[in-house]
Amino acid sequence: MVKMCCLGAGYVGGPTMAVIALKCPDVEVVVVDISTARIDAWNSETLQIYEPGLDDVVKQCRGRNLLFSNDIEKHVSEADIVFVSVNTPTKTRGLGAGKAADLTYWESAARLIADVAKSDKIVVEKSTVPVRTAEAIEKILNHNSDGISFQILSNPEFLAEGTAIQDLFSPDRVLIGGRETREGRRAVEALKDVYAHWVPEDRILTTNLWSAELSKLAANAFLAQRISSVNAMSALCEATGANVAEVAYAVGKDSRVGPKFLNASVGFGGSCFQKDILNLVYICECNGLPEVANYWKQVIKINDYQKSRFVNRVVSSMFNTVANKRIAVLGFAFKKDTGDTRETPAIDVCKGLLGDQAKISIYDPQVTEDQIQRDLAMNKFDWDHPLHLQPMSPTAIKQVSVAWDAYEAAKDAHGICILTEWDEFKTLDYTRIYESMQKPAFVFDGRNVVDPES
Ligand SMILES: NC(=O)c1ccc[n+]([C@@H]2O[C@H](COP(=O)([O-])OP(=O)(O)OC[C@H]3O[C@@H](n4cnc5c(N)ncnc54)[C@H](O)[C@@H]3O)[C@@H](O)[C@H]2O)c1
Ligand SMILES: O=c1ccn([C@@H]2O[C@H](COP(=O)(O)OP(=O)(O)O[C@H]3O[C@H](CO)[C@@H](O)[C@H](O)[C@H]3O)[C@@H](O)[C@H]2O)c(=O)[nH]1
Repeated sequence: MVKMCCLGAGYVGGPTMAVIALKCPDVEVVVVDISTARIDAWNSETLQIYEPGLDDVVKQCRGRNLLFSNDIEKHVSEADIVFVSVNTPTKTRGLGAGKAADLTYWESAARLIADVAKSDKIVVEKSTVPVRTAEAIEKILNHNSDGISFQILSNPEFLAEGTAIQDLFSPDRVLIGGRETREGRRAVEALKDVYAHWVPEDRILTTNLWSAELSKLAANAFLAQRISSVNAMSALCEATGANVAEVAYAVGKDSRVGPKFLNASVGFGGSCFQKDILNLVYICECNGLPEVANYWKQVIKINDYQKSRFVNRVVSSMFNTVANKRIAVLGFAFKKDTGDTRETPAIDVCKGLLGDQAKISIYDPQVTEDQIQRDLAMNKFDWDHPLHLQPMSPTAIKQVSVAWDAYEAAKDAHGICILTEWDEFKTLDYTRIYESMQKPAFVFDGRNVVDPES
């Protein structure tokens, strides 16, 4: 029986390995983590990650051929294939601070693998890493082990949160990059065989290592670029009376452009887009390509502009002051169908409103009060570290309260900001909400979920 171990039981490691276990009953899958709390949560009845369909997949295989464990050394040492899906945060100090990927966690994972390995292994990069990381990993592994052969593969993950299970069940493509040697090709085939249990062969792409590593950064840059393009257009629409939804629809009807990822919004969030583009920008700079770096940097600048433009619009519409006014924030997660708040635009919007002395009352169906308070107090990029290494919970910001539902959040508010496109916000009783608000009452829809006419 093939044995697999995954270092990192997060948003990627947990769901990905659970789906592999489900689709490959002949493979033993163990997911390990340095955070005991994370492993406990995976072994409990209530998973820490809210992801439609995940619960069901985990319950079908946990205890059968899927195990969550803190015994990292044992399971890494026994595995034939080791996936590494650990944090790759943006560096906050030293060389490349604010842009480059911090590979501390990856490096310590590689050193651990080298230390405990007693047999040959395939090591799979699942985390998103800078191009040519595999070269560094190879050196660490080969210089720290005795006579053991390691094959490094790049197998970036393309799942999106909220649709992770669907994306894993039927991916647009699975990408596997490996060394162009006999052993490298054999390792690629071994991983291909795993995915071939459920992914059609023409969707499994194999490339060289550097193409696979770079394709992940490129894919996210292209996706985020579409959002910044439509968001830039939204500013022009607001200035000219055009409707951005109509413009996006008309543009997307061109089959060369396509309709997806053209929803104007308060800005993109999530743990990947900003981090990966900053990483790409840094790699371009290091390779002497400032023009290319500046091109991609602009995608982030427009995203920051969109978030601050939203705050300015709220304040200027409300007679240039929101001081002591109650503003209801509907939605805090970075998108619907997830409780994840990493880099959510809601953080910047709330901070902007707090800067203008607003009182904020927040409702999100999946985000806890503790998480919201932590997010509003945390420094940029600090969220991307293992839980037990993150700063301690700060004292709560007293101008921020968290409500149980949208109606409670909106009661006595002067304005409402819709920051996540949760389906339930489309069908709220806005007449009831209007009646409970201060007048004049304002709605700022950062996700185009309400019908402004009605
Ligand atoms: N979240 C996504 O949707 C997504 C999608 C594709 C790729 N990625 C990439 O995948 C990687 C992981 O992302 P994530 O969202 O799962 O992060 P996460 O923070 O949810 O999970 C990472 C886990 O790794 C653990 N960890 C850190 N160092 C470790 C070590 N040395 N040994 C064992 N465990 C260790 C942490 O405790 C944490 O639980 C990142 O590189 C990210 O950019 C994320
Ligand atoms: O038309 C759109 C589409 C998305 N968004 C926003 O963009 C952000 C990212 O959304 P999405 O890409 O759906 O979610 P992620 O989970 O961040 O997934 C992205 O990042 C992952 C991590 O690298 C990749 O694996 C996925 O392929 C890639 O879609 C969210 O804030 C969305 O609200 C928009 O504003 N407009």
